[in-house]
Amino acid sequence: MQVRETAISGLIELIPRVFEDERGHFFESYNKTLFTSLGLPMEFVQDNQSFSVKGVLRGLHMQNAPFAQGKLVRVITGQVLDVAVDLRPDSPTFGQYETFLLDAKLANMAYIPEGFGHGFVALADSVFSYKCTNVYNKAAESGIIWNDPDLNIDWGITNPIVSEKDIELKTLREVFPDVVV
Ligand SMILES: Cc1cn([C@H]2C[C@H](O)[C@@H](COP(=O)(O)OP(=O)(O)O[C@H]3O[C@H](C)C(=O)[C@H](O)[C@H]3O)O2)c(=O)[nH]c1=O
Repeated sequence: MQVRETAISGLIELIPRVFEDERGHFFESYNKTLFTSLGLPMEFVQDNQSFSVKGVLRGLHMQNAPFAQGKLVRVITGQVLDVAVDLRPDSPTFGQYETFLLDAKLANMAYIPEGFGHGFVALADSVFSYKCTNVYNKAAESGIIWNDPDLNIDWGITNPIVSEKDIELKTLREVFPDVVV
């Protein structure tokens, strides 16, 4: 397993070793002993899976404390541009984001710590799978509108398919009025 750190503390990409042979391929998508040895001792308590047709954008979502979720995200089929935004008010990188091109053929993953806004756009019909460090709590759900002017995220797409719920998400300044952007 290769680990690629990013400019944002705690936000990393993980590239597993893929074993290929004439039948196809095999890789470990999660191994607690290995993750602990890599400094990733978190406990995952819920697995999620979604299917998105090409052009769908889900996010930016997060859950407020005490239901904040760390997420180990990957694509089972297809390809997505995954976006993680640092929304930890005390973080020196608050408002900064990283993108990850997650591709089923690469089998690459990202670990997104608690306190981050998360979203992705499907670059092909894609099955998205992720492990969470906390359970779903609807009342704790929050998020930022995908095209927030301060975040100015380059999603690589102009007219994504966005849910009615996500269209109503607030801006960064509305959600964090006391944090200097
Ligand atoms: C997240 C979640 C949703 N649901 C139900 C609630 C809705 O009736 C239905 C669809 O939920 P939603 O439209 O919020 O699904 P996504 O837009 O894929 O949300 C996810 O998208 C972004 C990318 C994330 O990182 C979050 O994990 C999550 O917010 O599933 C559940 O029953 N359990 C859950 O954990």
